[in-house]
Amino acid sequence: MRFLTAGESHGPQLTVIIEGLPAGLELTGDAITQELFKRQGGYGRGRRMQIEKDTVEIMSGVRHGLTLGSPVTLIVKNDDHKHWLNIMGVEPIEQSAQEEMKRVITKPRPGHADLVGGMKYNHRDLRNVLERSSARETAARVAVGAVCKILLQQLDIEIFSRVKSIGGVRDEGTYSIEQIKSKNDSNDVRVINDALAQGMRDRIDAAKKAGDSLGGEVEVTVVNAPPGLGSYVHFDRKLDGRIAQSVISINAFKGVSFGEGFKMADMPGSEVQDAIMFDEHGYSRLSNHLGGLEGGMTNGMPIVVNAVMKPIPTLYKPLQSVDIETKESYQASIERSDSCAVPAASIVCEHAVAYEIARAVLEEFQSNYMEQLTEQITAHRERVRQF
Ligand SMILES: Cc1cc2nc3c(=O)[nH]c(=O)nc-3n(C[C@H](O)[C@H](O)[C@H](O)COP(=O)(O)O)c2cc1C
Ligand SMILES: C=C(O[C@@H]1CC(C(=O)O)=C[C@@H](OP(=O)(O)O)[C@H]1O)C(=O)O
Repeated sequence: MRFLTAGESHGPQLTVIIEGLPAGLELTGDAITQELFKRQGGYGRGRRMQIEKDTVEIMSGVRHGLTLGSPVTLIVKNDDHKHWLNIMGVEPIEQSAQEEMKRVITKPRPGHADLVGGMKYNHRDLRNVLERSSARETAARVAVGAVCKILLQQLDIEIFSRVKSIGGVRDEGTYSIEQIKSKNDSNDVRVINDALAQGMRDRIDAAKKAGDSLGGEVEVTVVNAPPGLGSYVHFDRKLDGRIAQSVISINAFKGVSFGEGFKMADMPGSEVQDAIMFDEHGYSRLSNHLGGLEGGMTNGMPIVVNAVMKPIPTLYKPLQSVDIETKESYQASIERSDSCAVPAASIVCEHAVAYEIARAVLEEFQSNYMEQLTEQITAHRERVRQF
């Protein structure tokens, strides 16, 4: 399975083509849209998210609600496009917007792709960079991940996420899958501990008031993935490596770890490796410090991925930068931005992981149609149970 996304942040739409899905998977635009709604929200998001109502339309690859085995095309329209018609090279419908948006952007924001993207593609109007470097693209990636989650659900594999920290307010608790599940439809701060939730909202409010922005840490958990997804035999087949690439490629993500993560550096081996046991259900582990991956392969325990998002680069309190035309220093002023997108980004992270798990499943159990896939995975689960 592979996919491509296309679309500018203020262009008419985002487009996704997913190739390699088996035939016979039940798929509706509404089911995908539900996941997009979760990404759109979250405490700390800016005005743009009040304009959009991300809705998925299926344009190919599905008939009578079932995948055909042919490429699936999804689109998400940008409602904000109508305010940006002029700037996107189409006639404006709102004069005020036209005047405002005619401006060529020559002032790069520190921490965004603006300056280096301009240098690289020789764009002197930095809007040509930011239209595509914007995290608007993550809506397309969530649409792909939503399809993957629907496929994985058919195989009894489930994926959840939660926020672990925002701006230094940390939720250090250990939670059951049921507790994490219970917060999964929330699009507020997506933290399990309600007292900490208020602390995080207060922290976001304070940062916003100060013209600043915040990052944080998220956790994704995958339950019931069969052992043996991924492979130890070659670097680009290692599933931990693939998940890390996918997660780090999300806008503003700067770190990824598995299980106990960076804490492992300070722990003795006896407290890190997960002891093996066997009973009537097959093999399992007495602990899950490694987060479900050994040798680049799933080991049957929950996969636990931790990821760190840096603070949003666009600041109301401006940082020093240089105008690329005048070469003079300036203190940037901005029109709008998110001040914290960690809750939204936790949903993106969950869907990036869902894609990598679904891709690994389809590589391991190559199938043209769903029954073939479920038969193969059932037989595999039984074989490894008795191994
Ligand atoms: C869901 C989400 C929303 C974001 N919203 C903004 C935003 O409103 N303003 C902004 O400057 N950056 C925002 N970002 C982050 C930038 O897109 C990102 O920092 C930029 O593309 C540069 O990439 P890098 O930080 O990975 O180097 C957002 C990221 C995510 C995941
Ligand atoms: C549009 C989305 O996020 C955007 C990501 C983003 C950025 O610079 O990454 C900047 C903001 O866009 P705008 O400049 O239009 O206000 C966010 O709203 C979205 O998540 O769907």
